[in-house]
Amino acid sequence: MTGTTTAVGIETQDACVDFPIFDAKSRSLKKTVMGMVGGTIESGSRVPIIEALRDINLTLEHGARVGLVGHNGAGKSTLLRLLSGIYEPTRGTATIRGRVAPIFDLGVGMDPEISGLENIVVRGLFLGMTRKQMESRVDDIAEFTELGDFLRMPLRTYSTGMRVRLALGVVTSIDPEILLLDEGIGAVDAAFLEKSKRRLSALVDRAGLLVFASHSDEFLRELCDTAIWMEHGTIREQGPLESVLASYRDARR
Ligand SMILES: Nc1ncnc2c1ncn2[C@@H]1O[C@H](COP(=O)(O)OP(=O)(O)OP(=O)(O)O)[C@@H](O)[C@H]1O
Repeated sequence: MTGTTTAVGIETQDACVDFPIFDAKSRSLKKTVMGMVGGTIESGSRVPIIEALRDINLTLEHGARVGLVGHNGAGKSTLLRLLSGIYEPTRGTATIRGRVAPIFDLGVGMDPEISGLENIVVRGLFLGMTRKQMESRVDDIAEFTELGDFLRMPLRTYSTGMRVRLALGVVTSIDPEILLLDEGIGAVDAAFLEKSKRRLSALVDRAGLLVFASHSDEFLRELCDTAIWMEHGTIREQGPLESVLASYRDARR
């Protein structure tokens, strides 16, 4: 659904996401197993099922700036995929109103055989922009990346850091209604990261709704004002960013 007549927003009711694992050795898993990390593994049935999300009830309105925190495997990435419509809930419902820009993997949608300049346009199309919009932004993005003549070379000739620069340039130039961000901006040098943060903040200001999964308090404080703490596939706490961060850090001490 797109949000031309209704306000941007996301609502889930008792939403669950299960992953049945057909090739797992289930004999030794007699009952529900819960480790320190990961979701819950339910092995009562013939095929073990990872319960990645359970009974998620969320209402996110226009203007929400939500950080997602939680241990490895808590369900943050799965929740972002549910909120973007990539995953359908196994049970329950998820209603998404608005144009979603899911930014989970900076490299997705890039073609190694075409140039950096061409990739700028192609990646923008993937993120819901029009060719015209992207063509009018190419110069600004090119300047931001500082890649110079390399922009005319095929992407396969780029280092990892150069690819991240290009991807960040594109991603921070779009106008999303719903921005879903998974952290993963490691490979660039510190000075470029500083420069990216400013563009990232401006991007978030333009977005109608932001959900941002991150293990970095610093990044969360920069972009979010509320937070959701995920634990073993459920919402443990939701509220103002600082109080959720404090509860989460306390529990991990
Ligand atoms: N495609 C998949 N197939 C099977 N299990 C999956 C799949 N994706 C995620 N899971 C499982 O779902 C649970 C939640 O994973 P998810 O990636 O959402 O966690 P996360 O909170 O994003 O973790 P991290 O901080 O480590 O990135 C984990 O137990 C994981 O093993």
